[in-house]
Amino acid sequence: MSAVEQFKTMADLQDQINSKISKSWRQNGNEWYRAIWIEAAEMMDHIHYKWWKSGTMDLEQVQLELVDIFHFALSDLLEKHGNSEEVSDYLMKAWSDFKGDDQAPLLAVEELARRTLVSMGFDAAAFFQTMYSVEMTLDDLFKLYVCKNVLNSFRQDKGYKDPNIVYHKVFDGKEDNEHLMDIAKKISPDQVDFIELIYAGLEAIYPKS
Ligand SMILES: O=c1ccn([C@H]2C[C@H](O)[C@@H](COP(=O)(O)OP(=O)(O)OP(=O)(O)O)O2)c(=O)[nH]1
Repeated sequence: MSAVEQFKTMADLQDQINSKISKSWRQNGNEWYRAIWIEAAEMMDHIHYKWWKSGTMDLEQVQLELVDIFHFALSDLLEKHGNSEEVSDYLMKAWSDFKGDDQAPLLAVEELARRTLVSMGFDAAAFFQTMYSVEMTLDDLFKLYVCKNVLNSFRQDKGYKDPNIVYHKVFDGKEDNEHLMDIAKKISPDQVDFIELIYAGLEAIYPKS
């Protein structure tokens, strides 16, 4: 799949998950930029900035936080540009113009958070630089994005938003995000039924009651 097709597919999937969360998502006044900078702050912990305690960068978790950020970024862009064609054209231009620098991950994330707060919106160049700093390719982003989008959809189907239903975030000793990564390692986005396979993988292991 070409880069522009990957951006278009992700923008379409974003519209779908947002509509599942709320049919009127474009009218709800969601502050996407706020979710972006807060996820960026969560990323800092996974990069490991605390010099006063031991630890190392958890690359898998760092990349997953970037995938969460991209969900909010696509939502912001869909609201601003209207539809997935416009969003994918916009992202494709930013991707073509992008030249990565050897910037440390912590500084790249801080710059992403700073630009997000200053503009109160998504900054594609700072996002792509952060991907580059944490060694994430567009193919990596695409695969992980689709996986997380399916988990977000699965969560909604299992009552994540419903106060009367208990959603099991942790089961068999692991968070749903970690189970997702295990499933992701066994399948490829080249498989035609990629989305169905992720969903079926989650369904097979999720507690029945
Ligand atoms: O309108 C929305 C709201 C959320 N999301 C997605 C983005 C992200 O992939 C996920 C929320 O992040 P996360 O997985 O961290 O979930 P959480 O509910 O914030 O969990 P936690 O409290 O454990 O961080 O939901 C959307 O796509 N559209």
